[in-house]
Amino acid sequence: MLKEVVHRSHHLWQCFPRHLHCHDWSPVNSKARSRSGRGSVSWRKPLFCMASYHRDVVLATNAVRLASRLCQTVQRGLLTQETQTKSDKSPVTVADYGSQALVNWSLAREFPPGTFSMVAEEGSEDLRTEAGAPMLERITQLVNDAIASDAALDVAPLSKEDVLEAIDWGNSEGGSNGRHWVLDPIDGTRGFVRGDQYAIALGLLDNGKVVAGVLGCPNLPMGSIANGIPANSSEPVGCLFVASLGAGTTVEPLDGSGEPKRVHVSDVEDTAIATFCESYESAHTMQDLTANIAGTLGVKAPPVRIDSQAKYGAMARGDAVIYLRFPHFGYREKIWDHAAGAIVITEAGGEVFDAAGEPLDFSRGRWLDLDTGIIATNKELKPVVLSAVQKCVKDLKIPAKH
Ligand SMILES: Nc1ncnc2c1ncn2[C@@H]1O[C@H](COP(=O)(O)O)[C@@H](OP(=O)(O)O)[C@H]1O
Ligand SMILES: [Mg+2]
Ligand SMILES: [Mg+2]
Ligand SMILES: [Mg+2]
Repeated sequence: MLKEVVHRSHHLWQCFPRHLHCHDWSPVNSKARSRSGRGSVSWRKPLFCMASYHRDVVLATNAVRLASRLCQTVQRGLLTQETQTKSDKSPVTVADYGSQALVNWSLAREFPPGTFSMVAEEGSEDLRTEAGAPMLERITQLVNDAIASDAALDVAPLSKEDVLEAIDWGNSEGGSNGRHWVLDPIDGTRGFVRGDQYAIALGLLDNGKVVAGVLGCPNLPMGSIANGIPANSSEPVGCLFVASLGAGTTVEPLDGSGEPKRVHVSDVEDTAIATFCESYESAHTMQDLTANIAGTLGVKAPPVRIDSQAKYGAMARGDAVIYLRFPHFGYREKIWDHAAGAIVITEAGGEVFDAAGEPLDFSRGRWLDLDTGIIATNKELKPVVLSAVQKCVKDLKIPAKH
């Protein structure tokens, strides 16, 4: 399958502008302006190799920033016909497809055929039908607008077929060997449609282990959300979290207006003053169970409920110290919902594990094979949180594996 993806990517790869390759990019956070006055996405320049995944992180950051632009444009004026329902009843919008096309396009041009494997959430099937034609038209326009709005991207517009191809480069099965990118083009689509939180989440697996992750969170304030998302705050909004193995986690403004700063998970050890976060959508997690776990731990504050992997980002900088996720019986987690978020937490000094206390295993393909639930917290609280989780899960009589 990889061979097929690679073969299909070759055509577009050949068209990529050589001036965008690593050696002559604009510096980090530069606000390059072309003579035409167009802004740029602040393409980062890999000045020197700090860690073996530094170049990947730079490419991922640029790709996520470009996709974020498209998402922000769409969220500002989302129309009902731009949202559809997938066969699993979950929503998908023109921005989910457009973001996936842009990230795949952006990354694929930097990797020679044979070295690019992407496990991404969306596929182009529905767009290839007669009913999908208007949506494809709109996605192609959005993708080309995003590319055209960036002064550093001097390329010919993509055709509808190019966009479909780029979306489908995300059909890799992943696995335990070699390098695989993992993309959720919009995580928290329900939040996106509601006008709330969402994230563009891009991770990199190397031999089954997450080695890099970038989270673009366009609606997340740069300041703490420990007491919820502040209404009418003057706080700048839009965060970019970047993590890679051994290099820690940073946060910076998504628009490139500030420098990256190292972040660390909260060092709170007293559960009475701990804050916990969870899904906004009660369909995505058993909020009765999580309330029970929080009560058992003696947590006093109400949960911070927000959509998407923005939760992992917020936790990585200490806004909350516990994340509890317990999908209803029968739901299978997918790797793109957690890969980038997990390394953002672990590189900030935290831990992500299941109800058996085991770290998440991203090496099994598109699905996460785990014991009940996903939990994140700091190292100090892990034993007590795990014990409360196990007690409450047992009381609930959830089958051990689902
Ligand atoms: N019944 C369910 N239980 C748990 N998670 C679900 C779910 N249905 C959908 N999801 C996942 O929950 C993700 C959003 O998580 P959160 O609740 O933290 O915002 C969705 O990502 P997408 O929005 O990318 O489809 C989807 O993959
Ligand atoms: Mg989805
Ligand atoms: Mg998701
Ligand atoms: Mg998604």
